[in-house]
Amino acid sequence: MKWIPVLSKRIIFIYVILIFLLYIIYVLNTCLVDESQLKGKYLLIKRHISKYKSATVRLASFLGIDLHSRITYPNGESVKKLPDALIIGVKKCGTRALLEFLRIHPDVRAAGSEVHFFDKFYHKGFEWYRDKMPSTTEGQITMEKTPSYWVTRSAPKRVYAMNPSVKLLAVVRDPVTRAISDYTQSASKRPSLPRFEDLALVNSTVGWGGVRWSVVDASWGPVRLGVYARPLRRWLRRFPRGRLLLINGERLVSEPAKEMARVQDFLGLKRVITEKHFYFNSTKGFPCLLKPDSKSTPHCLGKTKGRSHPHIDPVAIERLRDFYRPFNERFYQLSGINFGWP
Ligand SMILES: Nc1ncnc2c1ncn2[C@@H]1O[C@H](COP(=O)(O)OS(=O)(=O)O)[C@@H](OP(=O)(O)O)[C@H]1O
Repeated sequence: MKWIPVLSKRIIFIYVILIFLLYIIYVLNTCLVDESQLKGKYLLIKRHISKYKSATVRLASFLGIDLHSRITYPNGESVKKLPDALIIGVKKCGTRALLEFLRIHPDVRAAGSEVHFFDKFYHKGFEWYRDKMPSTTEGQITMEKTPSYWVTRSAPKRVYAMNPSVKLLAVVRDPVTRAISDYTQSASKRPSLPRFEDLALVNSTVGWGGVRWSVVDASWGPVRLGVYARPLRRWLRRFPRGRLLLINGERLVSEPAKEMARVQDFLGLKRVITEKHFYFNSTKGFPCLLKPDSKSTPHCLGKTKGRSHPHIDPVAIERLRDFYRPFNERFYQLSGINFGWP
């Protein structure tokens, strides 16, 4: 809708919304004529109001009007605004690395910790959420990362209600490595946790000789989360494909500068984060950050990122690979990207 001038868009928007509002008032009015039926009409009224809300959001999105994050900056001051971009997932795929890399950019300001607004604290309202954001000056974008949004069923609808033009980012990696990483995190908190193999695979006895076959336990969280196709379909029901950037978690480790160039382009940022911001720390086995123009020392992500993983039985790995293969294929089709996971 770029061909419609901004002012006309706003006039169309206000005009249509007013007509719809008058229609709702008319419906409410007819309901109120007969008071004896008022109780029965309550649901109808509720339905109309919710239709009005969603029509407002859809129309704004169609016209490219941002309802929530339109902010005026008084005399160059900084203000808090709702996020322009969200890192929505996926857990244990490199979401912290992505956020920390992005924070080098002078035009990015991000909430430090995970806010969990769209999954846990939605009832607190958008003002509560806005208050959790850092202040930005004009031209800076506000970001937040909470990986559980990826799998929260209501999140796409809620994010859309906040801002239909929001930019979404999700990091994905080989689901088998992701599952092991997820398990390693849980085992670091609960050393008594059974072996990965015993949780990821269930043994079923088959045939005369009582041969034991291991079947993947698809209901176990760390396994289930690697089926990326399902949540992707849910997000794509609300948002156009171009509004979601899928970041290759493996490449974020092997070629961080290249992957960050894609991210900056997607966010409409100048390519400030480049090769010179990274060095490979061989002790950690991951890229760490350098701030070339400042005196700050190079730094890696904390100890909870880049843990060493336990040795996993290759048979279990093979079973998991077989299990994920069709889901990965579906994910490649839906996303239009072949990640080439083994
Ligand atoms: N630069 C850099 N440094 C350290 N770690 C890195 C980096 N890039 C990606 N990774 C991988 O990120 C994995 C953790 O993913 P997340 O940050 O998404 O985890 S979380 O969901 O927020 O808990 C983490 O998983 P583990 O290796 O299991 O710790 C890393 O493999």
